[in-house]
Amino acid sequence: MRREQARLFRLPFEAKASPGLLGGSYRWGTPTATSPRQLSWSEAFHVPLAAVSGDACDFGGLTTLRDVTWEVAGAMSKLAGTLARVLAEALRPATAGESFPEGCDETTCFLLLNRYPPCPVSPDGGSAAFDLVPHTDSDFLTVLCQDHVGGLQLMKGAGWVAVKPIPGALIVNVGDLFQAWSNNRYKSVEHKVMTNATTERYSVAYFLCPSYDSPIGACEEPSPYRTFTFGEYRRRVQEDVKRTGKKIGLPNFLV
Ligand SMILES: O=C(O)CCC(=O)C(=O)O
Ligand SMILES: [Fe+2]
Repeated sequence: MRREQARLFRLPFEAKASPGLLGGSYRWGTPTATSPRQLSWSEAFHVPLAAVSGDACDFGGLTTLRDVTWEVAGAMSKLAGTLARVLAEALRPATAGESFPEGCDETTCFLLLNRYPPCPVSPDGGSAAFDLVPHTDSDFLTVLCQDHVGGLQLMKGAGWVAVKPIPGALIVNVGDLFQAWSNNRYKSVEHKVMTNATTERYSVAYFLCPSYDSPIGACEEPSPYRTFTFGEYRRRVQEDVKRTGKKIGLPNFLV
């Protein structure tokens, strides 16, 4: 996957940014940034799963990329679904046999292909302005595959902890929706990516998301959060980021 991803990102900028390639899903930096603190030194393809399987999707002539992406997406999707069900059943045994999370399928989940170019301006965290901005994921669960370079950090207690790359290991993050559904028992972990002065880094992330009209609800009542739909959540996050430069997330939905 890493080799295929490297080939994809080596395409000329015009090709990557063309509306046809991978459904026109190319982004660089932070399109929504309103201050330098929110800039990130990265480029990515934000690919809806349905696009990967669709015949209409243009892979820029990279035929092996299509097959590899399809295989990775399928495996990550299966893993995310299984883990989500196991985690849900641990809190609410009645979830067994139900489809959980409801409203998630290949039209709602997506794959993010990330590349972090070397960033000479920021050796060893000299200027934090170029990290992938600290955030929590707005989904149920994220399955992440990072390469050997490292740079991912997560908030543990009061400080950042580096997630060392282990060959063949995947990282699974609980997202905001699972935190809400679990009444805060599962925590959506804040994370960021440090830049590297000399080495480029690649990662692939699979986001388990429901449809926009799916109500999120809770494993049991009373819940600290009111019921909201995923669409409402996404809209609110986007509005907050645009208005204040920051994602507020779940606290907006406290009862
Ligand atoms: O590249 C990584 O390791 C993390 C990416 C990430 O956090 C994200 O895309 O939400
Ligand atoms: Fe993330």
